[in-house]
Amino acid sequence: MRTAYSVEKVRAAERDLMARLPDGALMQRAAAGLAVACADLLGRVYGSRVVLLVGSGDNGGDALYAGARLARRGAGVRAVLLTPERAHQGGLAALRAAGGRVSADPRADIGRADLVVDGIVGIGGKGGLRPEAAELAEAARARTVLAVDLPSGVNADTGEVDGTAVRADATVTFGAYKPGLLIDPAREYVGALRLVDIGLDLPDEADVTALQHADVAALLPVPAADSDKYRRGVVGVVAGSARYPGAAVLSVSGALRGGAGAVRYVGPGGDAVIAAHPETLVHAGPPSKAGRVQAWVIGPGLGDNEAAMADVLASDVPVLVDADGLRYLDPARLRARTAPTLLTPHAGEAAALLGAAREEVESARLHAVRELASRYGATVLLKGSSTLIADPEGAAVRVNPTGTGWLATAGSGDVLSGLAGSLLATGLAPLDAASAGAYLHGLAARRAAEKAVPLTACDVAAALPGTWHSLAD
Ligand SMILES: NC(=O)C1=CN([C@@H]2O[C@H](COP(=O)(O)OP(=O)(O)OC[C@H]3O[C@@H](n4cnc5c(N)ncnc54)[C@H](OP(=O)(O)O)[C@@H]3O)[C@@H](O)[C@H]2O)[C@@H](O)CC1
Ligand SMILES: Nc1ncnc2c1ncn2[C@@H]1O[C@H](COP(=O)(O)OP(=O)(O)O)[C@@H](O)[C@H]1O
Ligand SMILES: [K+]
Repeated sequence: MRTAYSVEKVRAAERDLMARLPDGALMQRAAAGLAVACADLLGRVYGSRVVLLVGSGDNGGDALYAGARLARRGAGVRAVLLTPERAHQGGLAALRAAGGRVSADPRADIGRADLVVDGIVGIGGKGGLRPEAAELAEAARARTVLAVDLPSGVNADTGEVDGTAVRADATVTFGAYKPGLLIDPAREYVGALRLVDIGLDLPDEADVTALQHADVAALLPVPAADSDKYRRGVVGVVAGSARYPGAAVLSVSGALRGGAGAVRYVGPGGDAVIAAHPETLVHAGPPSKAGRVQAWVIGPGLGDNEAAMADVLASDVPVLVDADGLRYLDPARLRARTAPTLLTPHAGEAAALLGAAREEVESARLHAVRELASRYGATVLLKGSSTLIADPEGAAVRVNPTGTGWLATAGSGDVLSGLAGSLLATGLAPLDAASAGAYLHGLAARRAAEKAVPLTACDVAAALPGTWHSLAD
């Protein structure tokens, strides 16, 4: 599991460790890791041109000490000092002693640089970049940029970007991942992310986590030797309408590949579903009369069907609500349920649920997903380029590390709803079903995209069994 910690927790761990170490030891650890990453990016250090963008805090200090190490190995290093009188004195002295210099012509030096090291601001940043810092960030756009701790201008805690920020090709972060580095829009600015261990002792409870292969593999249900289809779990899918029959087929295609032993389809699209997936059990009446299920999925292509929503929410099993189903949600109704509810909105649907604008959700995804989970008393999976999952108890938010832009195709969300609902029916807790579902869905899309693009939602569904198998191996 990859874990990310808020600035407050990183600072606390830093204080504890600093109290036990000689002055400057942590910065030297950081600078050593940074210099190695610079050398990796440069390929050849000797004779290379490196420009350091240096703010007046310790982030600039890291850059200066790393620059000194590169200068000792024969790089031509120039430091652009944002506020010369406040630049890290020890770092500046080390750079000078190693043969590095302060830049007399920042624009020209940046224009010639093989590598720009962004030490403008790190976890001490407040608000958007100030104009002179923003200018440097712009000037470095066309160069190869390595960000120190985080790209200057992105919010380490939230992933929000207020105005101009440095766009890095790579980021070296110290001690712990910061939540913002994993979440869009900031993630777009991070490039290849590397963690340098500086010995921080962090608490067990992270703020954001990302499941990795092994975590997901451990969650995926495996039928026991004496399993039968009912014991594996039955998932009910209430989806599709005369206008959107395809949504029913796509949601069922995900559900059939999510580990449940059987899929019951309820709705007007039974013929289309059976034609595509003859293994489905179909029912045309109300959901409550369809037979026992261990979890419901409701909403994809549903249209106006408030009665079906009321029926499903009245059940005593976990319910995943997606798409059109999200239009009928009442927080009090969800809180009164005896079983958990999982909501899977995209940014537009999340905005409607919050009474906010879509742009507000997209620019502050972490805030939006936490707020939705707490307001609706449900687990919430917020779809998008960095899918986030929050639970109502306020546990660490999960960010999904898989996926590809090719997933932005009509119907791929319908596949995810069936898949995650099926995992719910197998008995996974909502947070796990949602995160394992998003992981498999994103990985399936990546694997399919390696073979052929553009992807369709059907391609994603078809890639799920091979993806599941690759994880379980
Ligand atoms: N954590 C660890 O364990 C370790 C941390 N280490 C390193 O220390 C870094 C933190 O250093 P830090 O605390 O000195 O703050 P830092 O990020 O340099 O920023 C403060 C400076 O930025 C300025 N500034 C603020 N906002 C701004 C804006 N919007 N636009 C422009 N400027 C802005 C602010 O200016 P002021 O407000 O004072 O005028 C001040 O000068 C951390 O990220 C890591 O690199 C490692 O060395 C060792 C282990
Ligand atoms: N830029 C992107 N990068 C990665 N994944 C994306 C991107 N855009 C959308 N997705 C994913 O594609 C799916 C789209 O779902 P959704 O918006 O519900 O579409 P639909 O309603 O057409 O099925 C979600 O899983 C979402 O996370
Ligand atoms: K930085």
